[in-house]
Amino acid sequence: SIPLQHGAHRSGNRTDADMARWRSLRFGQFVHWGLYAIAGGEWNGKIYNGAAEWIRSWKEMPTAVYDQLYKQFNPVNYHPEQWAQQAKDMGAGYMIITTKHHDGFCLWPSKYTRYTVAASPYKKDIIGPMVEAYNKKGIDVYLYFSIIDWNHPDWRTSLKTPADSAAYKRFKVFVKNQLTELLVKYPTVKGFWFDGTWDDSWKNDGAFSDELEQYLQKLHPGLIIGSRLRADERGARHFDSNNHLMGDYEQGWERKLPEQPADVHGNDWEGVMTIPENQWGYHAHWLGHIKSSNELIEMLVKSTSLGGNFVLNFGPKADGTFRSEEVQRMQEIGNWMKVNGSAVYGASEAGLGKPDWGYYTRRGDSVFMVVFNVPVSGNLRVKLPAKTTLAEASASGQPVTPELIGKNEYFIPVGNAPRHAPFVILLQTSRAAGAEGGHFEKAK
Ligand SMILES: COc1ccc([C@@H]2N[C@@H](C)[C@@H](O)[C@H]2O)cc1
Repeated sequence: SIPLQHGAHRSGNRTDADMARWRSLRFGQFVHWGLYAIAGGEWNGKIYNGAAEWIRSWKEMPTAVYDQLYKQFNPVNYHPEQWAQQAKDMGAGYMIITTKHHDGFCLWPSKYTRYTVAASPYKKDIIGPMVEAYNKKGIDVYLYFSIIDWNHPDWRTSLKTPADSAAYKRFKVFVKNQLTELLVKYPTVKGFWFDGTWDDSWKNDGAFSDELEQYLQKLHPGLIIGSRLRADERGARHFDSNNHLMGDYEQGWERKLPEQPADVHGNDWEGVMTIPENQWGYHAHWLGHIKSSNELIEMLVKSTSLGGNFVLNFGPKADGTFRSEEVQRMQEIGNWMKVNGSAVYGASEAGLGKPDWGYYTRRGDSVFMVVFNVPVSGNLRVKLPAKTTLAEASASGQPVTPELIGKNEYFIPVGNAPRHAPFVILLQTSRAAGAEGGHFEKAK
């Protein structure tokens, strides 16, 4: 392997309590909120077809105009306790909030730049009350932070001249100051969700990203930081030049999910997903496919079945309210999670492969069959490993009678399970008499 100073410093997953909690929560809420919500994906009667939070880069949007939008930021209908309650009702265990997106506008009154909420008509800190409201509901908070900062005069995408290097040196101090400020002001946050780390300026400075991560960990022990922050000294990102994951979980699954265990190599990972095809910030005109609650529930269960977390994104309007399509999905998903959350919370991959009828998840000896595709036979085929015995099966607490159709192979009748939504069958298993060690190795 290649000797690296700034590659992965750990192989395998973190085993500490903070990471175990992150892993057990399984389901998060992402919130993208900022000046881009004022534009809402349109300007001068034209609709921007890109992602709403990127409208500043649209040729039809004069950057000078965008950079004045802060003078209109005044979310009179922003009620963080209502935001937190609806996230709780959805069943989210953690939330990720954009403290600063690529445009550089800070939702907290940073003392390192004037381009913050303090300069807006709203004046007040947005982040503090949000962290407090979500924590009060028992929801952990993570802070999204964009390294790219289109507003800051010292940001550079690449370093071409000594002046660039001098500016970027100042910029790195600014970044470290803002991150320190966020941890000091909001000490209950559990981690950072970094973005905007693909430009050469950052990619070619693996040493800084490594030192920054270690500095933040020392400042706030237990902090959870994904793989998108760092580059190694050869410019490799997410996985270092020896193909070892950097950071605490693989953070590359954005608007896409792994298909099979081999795609995630046993690493902790998190997928982040939009309800429309590709909008993170508020866009007044959602174009293309809008995912239904059942589609989103399937993505959540699929993620759990592959040992990862699933984070669903919401883009509040400029006034602080959520659009009806988002409120509806929070309620529908929450109703399902209230009944079936046990198949997700604290659960992970079952090691039983991928059945046609849906997904297996598992927590200890409890195996959850989450059914999305009911077979015309009305029988769900289950194959358990040789060393595993099936103690009992139940659906919504009612016993279900499996039919033994072969060695450790069963048909589980679907019976009169509902057809309009996914449902869960619980298999209580135990290790077969005389079997030693784990009894969930891959079913043959
Ligand atoms: C160059 O492609 C992208 C795509 C998405 C992003 C940002 N990551 C998502 C989590 C959103 O914040 C989006 O703006 C940045 C660059």
